[in-house]
Amino acid sequence: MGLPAGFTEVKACTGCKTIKYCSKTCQAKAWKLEHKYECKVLAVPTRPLLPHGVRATLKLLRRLQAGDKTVTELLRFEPKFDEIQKSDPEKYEEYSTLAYGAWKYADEPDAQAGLEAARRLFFAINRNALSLSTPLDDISLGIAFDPLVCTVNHSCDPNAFFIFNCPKTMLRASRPIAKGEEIFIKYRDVINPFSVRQAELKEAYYFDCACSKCAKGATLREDVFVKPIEDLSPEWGRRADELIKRQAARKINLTWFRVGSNTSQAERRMSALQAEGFAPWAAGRQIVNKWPGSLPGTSITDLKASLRVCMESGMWTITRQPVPHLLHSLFATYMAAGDVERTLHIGLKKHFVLDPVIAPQPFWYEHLVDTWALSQTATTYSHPRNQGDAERLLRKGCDTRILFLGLLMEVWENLPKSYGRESPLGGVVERVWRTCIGEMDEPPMELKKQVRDAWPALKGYAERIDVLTV
Ligand SMILES: C[S@@+](CC[C@H](N)C(=O)[O-])C[C@H]1O[C@@H](n2cnc3c(N)ncnc32)[C@H](O)[C@@H]1O
Repeated sequence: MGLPAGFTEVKACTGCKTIKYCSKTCQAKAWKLEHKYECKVLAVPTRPLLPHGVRATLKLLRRLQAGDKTVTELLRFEPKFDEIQKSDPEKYEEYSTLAYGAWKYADEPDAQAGLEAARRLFFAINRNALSLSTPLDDISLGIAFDPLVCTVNHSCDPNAFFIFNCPKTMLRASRPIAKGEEIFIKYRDVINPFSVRQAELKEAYYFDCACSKCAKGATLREDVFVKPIEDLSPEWGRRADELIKRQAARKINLTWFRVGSNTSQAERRMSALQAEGFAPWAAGRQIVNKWPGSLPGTSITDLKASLRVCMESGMWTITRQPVPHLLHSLFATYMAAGDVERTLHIGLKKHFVLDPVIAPQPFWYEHLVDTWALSQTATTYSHPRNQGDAERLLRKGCDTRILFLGLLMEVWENLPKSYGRESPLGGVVERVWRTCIGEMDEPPMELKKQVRDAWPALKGYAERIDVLTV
């Protein structure tokens, strides 16, 4: 059976059985240039996978040695040795050792691709490269160290976004950008509270974010609770006090999730609740040193337990982190488990209630992928086997047929401003569009009207979903 339109079959190298290529030509080119050096390292089955930065440095050193001018361009990125040594001496030592390892694995090239270049590249990669991950479940695919994209600075209120259209990287505007205006993308989640945004950027990129949003400190929607923190109910106050004791016993570093200055009793209680809410997120990102001892998990039980802390304490709105993160994880986890009805309900809540507030542009890449995933969930109900379930949902006000068609239209219309119709995702969407809608690129007027008329009822249905009982 072939792959869906837009996808390319890849074959693993028979030596290391790890690195995959789209064609014999690419494989032969890579072998000569760089793969013969890493292949023997990767082929040792007992050796853990090389960190992305080591592999990238090894490959770039070999290209540099072969006189590749684009690598010389990458050497202009500042390695900031002093800054890293000062702020994190342990990391500085670790990076120096790994850079040395990459140089050794690259067969100790000399002169311009020597050890100094290995150090410069390794440090610059770790300070500047962007993470590539799958959009829905955030599985790490690797890193991109692209001279154009990696020159773009971060803002927590970005005007552009970065897209990985395997194997191409590209930038897309998320709003009109005036001539001469600086382009900003986001390196990390920008709807986290101020302290989390600052800590995450500092840890990954070594800077204190000074963007226009961070200049306003912890005063925006991202940091506001439903009511003043002093009004936390006595019951949740008691639970927070227990958490404070438990977190102290486990020596958990709460700096990232601190509310205010963490000095008053109300602030300390909210910091403890916030840390508990963020626990699955922290575990997913392996912020291990923030959670020494037993790491919290990312199972459905853990996600729901954290969601309960936020929602039942009555302090979190659905749009304040970590709730959006927990709902996104539940959506992806239910989908991976094949639990269609729960995926549909969490997805509906996200699409109609959450996303319009946190990602107002329907073409924003994360929003678009989730919309597509929800449309695929909705279309499951068109299968004759699921007719009974579809009718039951319809009686409750959820028309899965029109939901699927409306979401498909939304993805189709927004693709050009995002991944593009010619992208791998575009190819998959186009196949479904042609099957369901036909050869025209515009949705028929009649269908548009049907969707417009049905949407308020679907929104109402989504508003009534209680995410804790899904
Ligand atoms: C991917 S690079 C961006 C390109 C960088 N400005 C340069 O020309 O080398 C990431 C680095 O840029 C700086 N940077 C990016 N966004 C920033 C921001 N919002 N505030 C402060 N520094 C930022 C930090 O030094 C960070 O480590």
